[in-house]
Amino acid sequence: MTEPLLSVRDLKKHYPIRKGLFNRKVGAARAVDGISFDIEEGETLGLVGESGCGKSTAASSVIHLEKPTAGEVIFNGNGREGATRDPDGTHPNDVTEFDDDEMMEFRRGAQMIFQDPSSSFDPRVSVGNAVGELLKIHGMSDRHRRRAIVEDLLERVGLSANDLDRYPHEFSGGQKQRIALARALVLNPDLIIADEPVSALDVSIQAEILSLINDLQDEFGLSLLFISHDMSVIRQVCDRVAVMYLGEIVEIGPVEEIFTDPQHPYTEALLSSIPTPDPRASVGGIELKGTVPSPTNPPSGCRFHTRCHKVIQPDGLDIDQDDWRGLLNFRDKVGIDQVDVEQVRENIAGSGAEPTDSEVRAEIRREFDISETVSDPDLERTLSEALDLLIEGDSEQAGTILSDAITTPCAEREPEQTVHAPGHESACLRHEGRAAAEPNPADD
Ligand SMILES: Nc1ncnc2c1ncn2[C@@H]1O[C@H](COP(=O)(O)OP(=O)(O)OP(=O)(O)O)[C@@H](O)[C@H]1O
Repeated sequence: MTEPLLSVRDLKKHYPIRKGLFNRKVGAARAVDGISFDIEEGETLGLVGESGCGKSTAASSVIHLEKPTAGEVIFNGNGREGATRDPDGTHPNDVTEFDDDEMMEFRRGAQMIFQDPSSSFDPRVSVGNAVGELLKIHGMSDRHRRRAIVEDLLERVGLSANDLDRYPHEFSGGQKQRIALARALVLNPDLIIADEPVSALDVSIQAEILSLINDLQDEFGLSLLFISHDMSVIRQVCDRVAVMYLGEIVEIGPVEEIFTDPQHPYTEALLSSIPTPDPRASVGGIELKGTVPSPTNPPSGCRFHTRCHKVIQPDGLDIDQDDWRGLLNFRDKVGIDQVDVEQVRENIAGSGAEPTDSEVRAEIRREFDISETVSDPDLERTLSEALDLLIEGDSEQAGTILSDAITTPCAEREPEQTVHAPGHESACLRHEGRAAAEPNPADD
């Protein structure tokens, strides 16, 4: 087996949070919190997740635009193939330890494309110079040779050699992204990191650029890390996909398998949000409520448990899953004093007479998607008691009895990675008992 072009191991990027007169560190935003993946030669790995889950931070840490807090980025391109770990455990191809010369060389072999093609170019620099300047920086002094290379590249990305002397404002967004591709390719890199390269473009143009990326990848034998929040875009260009949630990879595997047999509830939810669901996909209609929690204070246990539709019920409990999700949401909102009984009362009153307490109770259940009666008598009693306390104005006591009675194993333990098929892993407690992930040979 040949080694991967890129091996990322336990990569972390934490941003310090500072406060006060002395700018003391009071915490950290764990934007990327221990991610690992490989990209083989010629392969495209997608990195997908909602806004704020850490995709861009992961990209900029891999390509060393930002120094990672911890972890390894082993790049076996640029003719550095075949290197093995030193006796002290470090790896000579670990980008995070590169000196200036090695970093310069790495910047030749790994290029990045950004979301907004308009801000990628200096309006005063001609397209030819924008694409050719990297050749100059990397030592090609022959102007005619540079020009020939740039002309050839412009044609390969679907523009004309004559575009060389034009300026960025003369091009549309899609054309600018073509120029950005030409610029990324000019040093003949082994790896391209594309951060949402089509999300700023019209849908009609997106398909053209995606197909161009596919063609160029074959032509140049490139490996790609392709970042997107859009599962349907991922499907068009990626061989494998890593699903990211709140700084962690929760599922990774071959694209087709992830689409037809997703194992992590977060992946299911992302897939079900695709506007035209694939008929072969096994899920649909899961609404991802709320936003990604803050990476400054991520939820305990499985980070997705605060939004998960499959959040586990404790041993011995077997109620309707929607009721269970609703009860957890209710407990959390009461816990932060965000169930406003007066507001509920006003909302109902808006449609007629002063509501009764039982109408208020019913409305709160409805708001949290909890049935009129929860099928477990003990939980039903706790819920009724909590609703009574809320109506009496004692939200603190309501919060206490709810948090004593309603707990999920998902908040208590971090899930391990489990293997579902070769190369397909996910981290969800529901899969416990299945095979744990094998150690990766790249770690040796
Ligand atoms: N310099 C910074 N200081 C503190 N927190 C940061 C910094 N940069 C990013 N973050 C936080 O890290 C988290 C991840 O951000 P990131 O931009 O990587 O996410 P993303 O998935 O790429 O989102 P988007 O698609 O919106 O760009 C966010 O919560 C963000 O607020």
